[in-house]
Order: sequence, then C-alpha cells, then structure tokens
Amino acid sequence: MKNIAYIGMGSNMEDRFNYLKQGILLLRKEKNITLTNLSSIYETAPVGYTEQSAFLNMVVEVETTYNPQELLSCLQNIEAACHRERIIRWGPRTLDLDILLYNNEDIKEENLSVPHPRILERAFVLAPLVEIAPSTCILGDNHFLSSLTSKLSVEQGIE
Ligand SMILES: Nc1nc2nc(S)n(CCO)c2c(=O)[nH]1
Repeated sequence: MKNIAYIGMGSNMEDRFNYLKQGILLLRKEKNITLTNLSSIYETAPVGYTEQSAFLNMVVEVETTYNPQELLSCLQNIEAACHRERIIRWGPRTLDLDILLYNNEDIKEENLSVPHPRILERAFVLAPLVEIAPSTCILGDNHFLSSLTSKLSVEQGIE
C-alpha cells in the first residue's frame, strides 16, 4: 500500500544547505520511501523563538509503505544522523523533519499529530507546500487540509 506524505524540512545551524542535502540523501536511501517531489529552498525568518538564525526551509513529497509511526521513527533517525540535539525546544537545529500531511488522515496520537498542528500558521511550510502540492491548499475540494483551512476561515469569520 503506497501512502503519500508531505515532510517539512528545516535547518538553521552551521551549513544549513548541506544539512538539507544530507537529509534528502538519507531519505533517498530508505527502501520504504520514494521521493516524488521537492520544493524550492526558502530562506525564512525564525518564527516562535525569534532569537536565532534564519532558517532554510523546504517541503518534500514522498510515497511510502511506512505507517505514520514508522515514518516518524525514520525521520527521527535521520535527524539524529545529522547531529540533531534538542537543546532548546524551539531553538536552533541542524535538521528538522516534520510530517505535515499523511494521505488525508487525521492522526492524533501522543507523539504525533497529523496534519501538523501549526501548519496553517507557518508561511515557511505553506509556501513550499503550495509550490509542490497546490491541491492540498485549495479551498473547495475535499482534501483534509482544505477542509481544515475552510474550517479556520469560517471560525475566523473570513467567509
Ligand atoms: N522560519 C522558521 N521558523 C521556525 N521556528 C521553528 S520552532 N522552526 C522549526 C519548525 O519545526 C522553524 C522553521 O523551520 N522555520
């Protein structure tokens, strides 16, 4: 069973570009993951914890036979291989890999929420995501994020 997932990638420590490249190379080595699309790389100002360097962000589309927990574990192993140390929770990192979307599934588990809970607040995620997967962000169809977006719009009285 092939699953489609979108993974947010970010780095703001040391050689940021090389960490993104390393992350992509390690993803490509995974036999249960096929990279099917890569966004451009965006340089973005830090949000949340702003006392840190600018990030390089991108989003990759993958096909995978991993279930969400297996995919999460794989991404955490790749982060560790890129010397990811969680010193300050929202602080600088060599490589950050977040599951943004997994099919159209709504996952709420102790260690995993998909769609990513802050996806709609983060231009550094939405810009690369809409670049490679516009249908995930267009109102009107039944894609889960669209329904999330439209729900947010209604809640905020936009519509
Ligand atoms: N621009 C930008 N700001 C951020 N703040 C946090 S936390 N992060 C890490 C997101 O998991 C980022 C990021 O990747 N990019």
